[in-house]
Amino acid sequence: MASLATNAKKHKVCVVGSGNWGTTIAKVVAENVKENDEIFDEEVQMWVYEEDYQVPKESKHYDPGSALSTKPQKLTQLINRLHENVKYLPDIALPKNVVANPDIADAVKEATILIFNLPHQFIGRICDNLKGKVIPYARGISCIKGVAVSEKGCELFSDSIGSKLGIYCGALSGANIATEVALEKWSETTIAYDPPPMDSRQPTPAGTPSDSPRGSSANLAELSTELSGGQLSTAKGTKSKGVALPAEYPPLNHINMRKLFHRPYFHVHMVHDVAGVSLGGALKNIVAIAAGWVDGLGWGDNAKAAVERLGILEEVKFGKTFFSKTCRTETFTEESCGVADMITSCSGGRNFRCAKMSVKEGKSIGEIEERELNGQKLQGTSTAYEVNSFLKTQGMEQEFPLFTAVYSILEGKNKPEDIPQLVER
Ligand SMILES: NC(=O)c1ccc[n+]([C@@H]2O[C@H](COP(=O)([O-])OP(=O)(O)OC[C@H]3O[C@@H](n4cnc5c(N)ncnc54)[C@H](O)[C@@H]3O)[C@@H](O)[C@H]2O)c1
Ligand SMILES: O=P(O)(O)OC[C@H](O)CO
Repeated sequence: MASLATNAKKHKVCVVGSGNWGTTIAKVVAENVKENDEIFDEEVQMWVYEEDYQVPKESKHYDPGSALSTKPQKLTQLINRLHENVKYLPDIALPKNVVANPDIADAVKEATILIFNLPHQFIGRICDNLKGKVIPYARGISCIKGVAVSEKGCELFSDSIGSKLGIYCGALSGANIATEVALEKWSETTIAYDPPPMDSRQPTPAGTPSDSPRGSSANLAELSTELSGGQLSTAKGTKSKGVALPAEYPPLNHINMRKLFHRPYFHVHMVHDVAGVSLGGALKNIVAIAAGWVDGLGWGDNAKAAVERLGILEEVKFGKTFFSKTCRTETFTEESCGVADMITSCSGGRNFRCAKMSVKEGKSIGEIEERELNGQKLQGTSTAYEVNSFLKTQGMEQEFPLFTAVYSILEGKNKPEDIPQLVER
C-alpha cells in the first residue's frame, strides 16, 4: 500500500484567475497547502490577467511620496509586493505563498492541480492558450459559474476544460459571496469530484478510508465506465479522465481534495454530481437578476421568494432534462451549491444588486456593472442569453418561463413588471 511517507513528490497548485473569487480561493488554498505540506508544495501560483492599476488615494497602500502610488503599476507587481489584490480583493491580506504570475504557461507548468476561477466568458480562449502546456496527469477543479453554449450544445465548464486540456476536471460551487469568505465569515461549499478510479489510492495511515463520506473507491469504480482513449462515459457523451497520476504523488481522492479547500470558516462537502454542482452555480445567476428586478420594484420578500422557488424548479428541470444520467435533484435541494446559493445570490450577490439598481435608476444592467464593479464581471446577463439560445435550439423556451422572462426583459421585449404574467401557471 502506498504511504504518504513514500510519496516523493508533492502536488503543486495553480489558480487560473485572480478576480474577486479567484483571489479568495487562492487565499484559501494557500492557507491549506502550508498546513498539509506532506501533500502539497508550499507555493501557490496565481495566474493574473495583467493590467496596469493605479492605487487609489483612499487605499491604505497609497503613499504620495512613492512612484508605486503616483502612477499605474503592473497588478502582478502590486500583488507580490503588497500581498494584497488591491484591485479585485482590496483590504484582504494574502498569504505570502501566493505568487501572482502574468505568464500563464509559466504559472501552470509544474501544477498537478489547476483551479479554474475566472469569469466564464474568458475560459474558452484561456484553454486554447493552455493546450499542450499542462502536465498530462494534472487534475482540475472549475470554480466557474456559467455554462459553455456552442454549436455542440450546452456543456459544463468542467467538461469543456477537461476535454480541451485532456485532464479530469471537477467543480466547486456554493453559497459563497467572495468578500465574506475572504473575511473568514463561515460558509459552506460543495465540491463535485468524481475522479478516475486510478486516483483513489489509499493515503496513509493504512486503513484510512480513501474516498468521500458518500463514496468509496469501489463504488467510484462501479460508477465510472472506463473506455479506451482516456475517456469516461457521461450523460453528455464523453469527458476526459486524463492520464494516471504517477505513484510518487499522494492520491488525489476526496480526502486530499477536501484538505486543499476545507477551512474552519469554509466547510466543504464532497459529492460526485459534477453536473448538478455546475448547473446550480450557473443558473442561479439568471434567477438573481429577476430577484434584483422585483426587489428594485419594491415588491417585497414574497415576490423575491416566488422568483427563488421558480428558479430552483427550473434548475432541477434543466439538469434532469439535459444532464439526465448524472444530475441529482438532491444536489439542488440539499447542497450549498443549490438552494443556499440561490438564497445568498438573491440577497447580496452582484447580479442581484446590479439588477436592483438598474430598476431603481432606470439604467441598463451593463451601465450599472461598469459603474459599480471596478472591473468585476456579472455572469447572469450573458448566461441568460446563452441558456436562451440553447433552449431555442431545443424548442423548449416555454418550458422554462423564468429563464425566458429574464432573457426577454434583457432584450427589451418585456419589462420587469411583466414577470408575474410571464411565469403564471
Ligand atoms: N465574486 C464572487 O463572489 C464569486 C463567488 C463564487 C463564484 N464566483 C464565480 O467565480 C468566477 C470568477 O469570478 P471572479 O469574481 O473571480 O471574477 P471577477 O468578476 O472579479 O472578474 C474580474 C476578473 O476577470 C479578469 N479579466 C478581465 N478581462 C479578462 C480577459 N480578457 N481575459 C481573462 N481574464 C480577464 C480580471 O483580470 C479579473 O481577474 C465566476 O464564474 C463567478 O461567477 C464568484
Ligand atoms: O456576486 P454574484 O452575483 O456573481 O454571486 C456571487 C456568488 O456566486 C454567490 O455564491
